[in-house]
Amino acid sequence: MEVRARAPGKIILAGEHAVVHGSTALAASIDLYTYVSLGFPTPSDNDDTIKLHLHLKDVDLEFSWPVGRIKEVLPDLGSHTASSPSPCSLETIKAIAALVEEQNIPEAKIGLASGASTFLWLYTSIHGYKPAKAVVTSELPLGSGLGSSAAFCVASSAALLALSDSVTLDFSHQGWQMFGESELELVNKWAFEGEKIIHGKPSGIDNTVSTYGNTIKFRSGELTRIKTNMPLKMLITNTKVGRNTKALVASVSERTIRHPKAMALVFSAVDSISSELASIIESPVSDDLAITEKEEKLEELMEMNQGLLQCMGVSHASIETVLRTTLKYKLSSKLTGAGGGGCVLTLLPNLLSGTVVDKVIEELESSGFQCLIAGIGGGGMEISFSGSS
Ligand SMILES: Nc1ncnc2c1ncn2[C@@H]1O[C@H](COP(=O)(O)OP(=O)(O)OP(=O)(O)O)[C@@H](O)[C@H]1O
Ligand SMILES: C[C@@](O)(CCO)CC(=O)[O-]
Ligand SMILES: [Mg+2]
Repeated sequence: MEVRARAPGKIILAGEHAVVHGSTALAASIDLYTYVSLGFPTPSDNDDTIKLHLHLKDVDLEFSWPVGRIKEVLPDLGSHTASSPSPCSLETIKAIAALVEEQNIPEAKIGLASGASTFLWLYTSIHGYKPAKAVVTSELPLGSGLGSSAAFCVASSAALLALSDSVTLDFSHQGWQMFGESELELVNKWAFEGEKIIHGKPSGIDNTVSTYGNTIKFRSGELTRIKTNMPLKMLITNTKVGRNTKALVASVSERTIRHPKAMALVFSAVDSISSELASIIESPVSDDLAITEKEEKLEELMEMNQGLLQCMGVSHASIETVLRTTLKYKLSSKLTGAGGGGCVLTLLPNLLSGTVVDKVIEELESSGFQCLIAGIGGGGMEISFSGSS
């Protein structure tokens, strides 16, 4: 039997980085997914059936570990702890990194080593030393602020758990199906442990919004689902400047150690901005005028959040170029995700003409950026068994 899992990426409307330090943040899923297919080969004398294969299709990378080698390097995993996620120890991370290094990843793709390590750890923790084949594809740009690492961890955890004894599922169901509440919680916990390997110190917001979908408010590990009561359209601009969330999160923590009082005030201001933004989105609207008033408040809060992200040191010249360009069209923007490059969000007001949207996209793309408009606040992770789509 083969299972396919998909998990969405996300945008952060307010509160990135500050959320790592206990502030409120607001995030929504987007309709771009990472897919993980997983199957167990039928036993035969073929050498390939005693290996764990991982194929990262879009980036054209294949890994293949003999299960005996995994057992040799990781003798303490493999005790099938599927129902009780626990952190990966530092020694295990080092041992797994060595197994990944043995596969000789080309220098240009070395950033993917942490993704491969995370998969290997999740796999061995949940299924032990069983041979399998996993294929990963993604519609998300990797390392760009749209939560590719979380979507990868959530889709991997979901596919692995779907074929474990820890969840009860309807194998005859055709097409995509959702997990129940307790299974979602288990996926989210495993994905969070996976994110720790990639991010160092994640807040958990990215894996949570990828697991549950919708728009969520998140603070200190607690999620509150938000009911959006206004149309929200965002332009997403990818600066295509590569960056890495782990390093950016660490740089904000270092600044916080250097300037604890000032940074505490910055985080507290972000907390208020996220809470205000959530209550604006949630409050009912009666007409276009009310929507316009709400949009103006959202724009102002996004600009204030961007200012505070600059204070944290996570903006970038490419982000500033996007901000200046959108401002020419009287549109407000902020970075989304970890910053340092990556993606920028621009609010597209409800009454904004299509011509203006086309013009701003044309100008941004002529500067070498890539624009997209994604559906936001849709469903979370889902799975589908082979034979169904
Ligand atoms: N489809 C994938 N296959 C393998 N590894 C992946 C995949 N998607 C993400 N990763 C891993 O996640 C890393 C990127 O994660 P990172 O947290 O830096 O960016 P992001 O999640 O896209 O942005 P943000 O955290 O700001 O939302 C990649 O370098 C890789 O190790
Ligand atoms: C930068 C950050 O706040 C969001 C990354 O999408 C990190 C985190 O919350 O884990
Ligand atoms: Mg990430």
